[in-house]
Amino acid sequence: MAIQQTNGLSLILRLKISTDAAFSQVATAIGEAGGDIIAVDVIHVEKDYVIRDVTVNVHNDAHRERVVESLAQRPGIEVINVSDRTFLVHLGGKIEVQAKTPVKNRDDLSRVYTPGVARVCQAIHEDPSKAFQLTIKRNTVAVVTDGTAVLGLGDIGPEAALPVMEGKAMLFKQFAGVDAFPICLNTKDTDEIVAIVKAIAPGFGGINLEDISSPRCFEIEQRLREELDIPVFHDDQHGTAVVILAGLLNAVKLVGKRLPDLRVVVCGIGAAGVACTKILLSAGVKNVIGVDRAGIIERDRAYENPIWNWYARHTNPEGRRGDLMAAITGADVFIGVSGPGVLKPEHLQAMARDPIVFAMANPIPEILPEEAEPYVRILATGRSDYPNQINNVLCFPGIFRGALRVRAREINEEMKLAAAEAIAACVPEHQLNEQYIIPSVFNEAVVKAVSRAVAEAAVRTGVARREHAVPSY
Ligand SMILES: NC(=O)C1=CN([C@@H]2O[C@H](COP(=O)(O)OP(=O)(O)OC[C@H]3O[C@@H](n4cnc5c(N)ncnc54)[C@H](O)[C@@H]3O)[C@@H](O)[C@H]2O)C=CC1
Ligand SMILES: CC(=O)C(=O)O
Ligand SMILES: [Mg+2]
Repeated sequence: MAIQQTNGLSLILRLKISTDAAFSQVATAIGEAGGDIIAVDVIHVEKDYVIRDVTVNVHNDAHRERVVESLAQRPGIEVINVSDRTFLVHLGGKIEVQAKTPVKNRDDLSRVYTPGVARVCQAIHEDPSKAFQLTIKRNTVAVVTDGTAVLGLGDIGPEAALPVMEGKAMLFKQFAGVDAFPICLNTKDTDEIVAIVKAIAPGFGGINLEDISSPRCFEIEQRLREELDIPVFHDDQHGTAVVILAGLLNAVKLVGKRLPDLRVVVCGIGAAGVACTKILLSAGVKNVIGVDRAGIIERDRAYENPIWNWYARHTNPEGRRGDLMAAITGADVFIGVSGPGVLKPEHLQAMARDPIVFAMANPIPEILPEEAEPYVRILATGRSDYPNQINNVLCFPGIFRGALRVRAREINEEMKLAAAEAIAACVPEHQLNEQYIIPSVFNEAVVKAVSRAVAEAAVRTGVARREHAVPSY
């Protein structure tokens, strides 16, 4: 399925407009084609023409062509260039490294660099834990991918994964002040990935694994967790699971149901689906049914994928078999972490009263909100252009902020549950409604609440190396 821009495209049209043609003709041409003018800038003026940049919102690629065509047909208007603002924001990448102190003279130079730096190196050599005090390690996270499960786009390779990893690094910094580095590996080999991450770990306070396909992601994370003494967190598993649980904790309040009574269908039993199932079971949900491409994960059946064997032992207590329809009939909740368009209105009509649907595949959800709305009580997607955005960005900045603050050795189950409860609590009960079950990504209270809850949970469970550092806000 092509990537649809359901929220439209924002274009900058560079136009050469003859002085014989009034700007009103530009506005009319764009308006007649259904484009929405957002801004107009004058770039250059000559005696017989003016160059203007006109920012226009359109629905999709075909609509863009209609707007450009409409302009090109007008005498005196020439379309010089059409740029997509999403591509413009990516030009040259989205992040950079900045120095904290200026180096203005030889004296500065001799402190930040040789010879002064050598004494600092020696101090760390004598006591490696000093790296947390004297280097960026206390605040750095490596965002590591092999490009094999990038959003829902699949195995598109390490270079193509870089814009997503840069985006994660940007969000780490903006929301939590964490310095994150995108690291895209040109290997899919599990042993090699483990060895590389171990080798680069000295420079980091945490490792955020991202968009590594299942089932390799489970082994990679498990081995790194065992072998490193800094948090290793596969965001697509645990970040997603935490935010789903947060959304569900609030959604059930609205429909008057309890977690232990729910029947939950999880579609897409990969990284996110497995972790989401695990966190729901730890939070008290008893009846989860997994569905993947070949249908329901059957109770106690043997699968080639080792994690599906675990899944088959811990889910589907009623022993259902068959396709998505067989799983979803009578279900209270559908959680989609699979791919675009999996869910049809007839599936929703077969659910129990007040269906809760989290259609979280990116960039195109399992069902588009316009199609689902008539049949559901509560709907959430992973996207920023609809209400109820359930996206792991609500979790990863705060969870790492909290873990780094207390120099946690790992991010454990208690820390994840604490994060989910903290996110859910950011929506006060009196504001809770069908369109607002999860706080906005831009709600500044979220990172503070999550980092505090996570730091406290780290101290409580004995994985913190700095107990006094729990934030007081
Ligand atoms: N909203 C959010 O915060 C997040 C959303 N996601 C989305 O969830 C999806 C899965 O991500 P990962 O678990 O990391 O990928 P993954 O590759 O580990 O797992 C995907 C699973 O979905 C299954 N699947 C694919 N198409 C299916 C279909 N038509 N019917 C049933 N099963 C199907 C695959 O067989 C696989 O088992 C992606 O679209 C991703 O963008 C993932 C993480 C966070
Ligand atoms: C949001 C995210 O991490 C994903 O779709 O993979
Ligand atoms: Mg991801």
